[in-house]
Amino acid sequence: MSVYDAAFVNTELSKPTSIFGLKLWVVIGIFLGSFIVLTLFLLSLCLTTRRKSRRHRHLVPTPLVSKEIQEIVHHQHHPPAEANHQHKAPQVPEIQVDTGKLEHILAFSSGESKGHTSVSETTSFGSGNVGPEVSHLGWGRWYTLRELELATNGLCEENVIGEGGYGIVYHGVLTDGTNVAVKNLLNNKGQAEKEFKVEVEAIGRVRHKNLVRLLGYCVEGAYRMLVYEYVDNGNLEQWLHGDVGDVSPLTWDIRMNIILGTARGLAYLHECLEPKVVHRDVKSSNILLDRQWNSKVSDFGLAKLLCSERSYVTTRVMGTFGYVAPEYACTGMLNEKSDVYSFGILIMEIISGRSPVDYSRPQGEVNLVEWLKTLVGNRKSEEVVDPKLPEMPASKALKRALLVALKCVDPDPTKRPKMGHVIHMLEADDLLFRDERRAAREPSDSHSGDRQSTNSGSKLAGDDVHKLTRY
Ligand SMILES: Nc1ncnc2c1ncn2[C@@H]1O[C@H](COP(=O)(O)OP(=O)(O)OP(=O)(O)O)[C@@H](O)[C@H]1O
Repeated sequence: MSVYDAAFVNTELSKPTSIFGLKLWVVIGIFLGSFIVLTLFLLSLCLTTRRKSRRHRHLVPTPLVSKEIQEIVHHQHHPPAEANHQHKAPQVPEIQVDTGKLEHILAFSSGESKGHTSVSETTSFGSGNVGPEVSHLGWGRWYTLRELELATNGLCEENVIGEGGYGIVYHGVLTDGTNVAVKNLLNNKGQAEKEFKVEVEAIGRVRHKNLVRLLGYCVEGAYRMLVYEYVDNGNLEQWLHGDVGDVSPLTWDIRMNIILGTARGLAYLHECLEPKVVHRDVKSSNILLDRQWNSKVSDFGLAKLLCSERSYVTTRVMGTFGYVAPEYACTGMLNEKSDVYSFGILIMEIISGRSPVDYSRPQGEVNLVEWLKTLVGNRKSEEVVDPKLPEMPASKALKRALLVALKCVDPDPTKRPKMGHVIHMLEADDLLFRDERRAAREPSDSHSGDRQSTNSGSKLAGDDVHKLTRY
């Protein structure tokens, strides 16, 4: 542009306009300024609206089933719990829920037409959990609360198998179909998480076919749960004292197998572990049975786990009444010989079908040990046998079992046999035959009147039993 052109533009811009006589460049400036301001205003308006709408979206409540949750429900039919005269496990649908975020509330159909099962009321337990879903331990698994809720239908009442001093036990089915017993522990106040884990892991490493296997545990907030293998044929107490009709399905051989299995489990705890484990609560309800009548000792290690000195013992007064060794009851002194005493009571209970203490009996018969000693001392061993037994045992076998039982309840703990020795005595037919042969060589004496003495083997066993009944 030449000098003349510039002078021309300058002159034109400086001319007054009809708008309040303002010069043209001023008018143009006002227009441009207004346009910029308007643009900025519209821009900010747009941004504010967007932010508001985004904030608004956050206030919408989380839908019951978030789209981030992929739900897979298998309508799997588990066979109904087979005849367990005490407990019928309900059908538990297998539910596998793949969640995006833990804080989502889950709601799902149970798969069965009626049951609308919601775990929403229980998911709050797990909502704070940001840890790993599953941790694989050396020996088992660390389960999340939600996993166990899913397995037990939200810890539902229908899944309750029973309740003991330690807490409520639920039947559960894990997503892989494994049947489990979930023990929701009470009395866990003061049990630090670390301490709990150490103790549980010690129990979890114990493996024996006659001990109920601990599969894992759950620690979340105040919750402490133990997950056990599910033993599907009830407990010995139910079979001995429950309503089984006039003839018990527990034959003599089955009973002896239960005794022997229990002895093996206890011997393992006492003699094969370092440090050894004293059960402290050997009794028939802690002997679980499978379909082949194999026995599995449950609850071992729990007394220690739950700080028995402070909580468990004070509420339950050392073990269970009727099974507790006298020295333990009197002094609180505890070692594996206290378990041996309880085991002796258990043998008597299995042979006789009687509870250790039965107040419905006439005086003098209330206490199982006293009653049994009196009968055996009076040469009436056969009268101690459970009337529900389908067949009387051989006299020799009966006396052997009674002999072992009486040795186990010796008031002097040092004279009680170790569990390993108990196994030998129970298994050793040979030992008795040897003794019988020796007895046959010696002249018959005062016990010829014994009703059992028609059996040549009964004399020596009878002598031993008699000797043991002097207490
Ligand atoms: N692993 C398991 N499999 C199947 N049933 C079990 C299992 N563990 C426990 N039960 C059952 O759960 C119920 C309660 O068991 P728990 O051991 O808590 O109490 P208890 O033995 O009856 O009493 P206590 O607490 O005084 O020992 C019992 O009927 C028992 O048979």
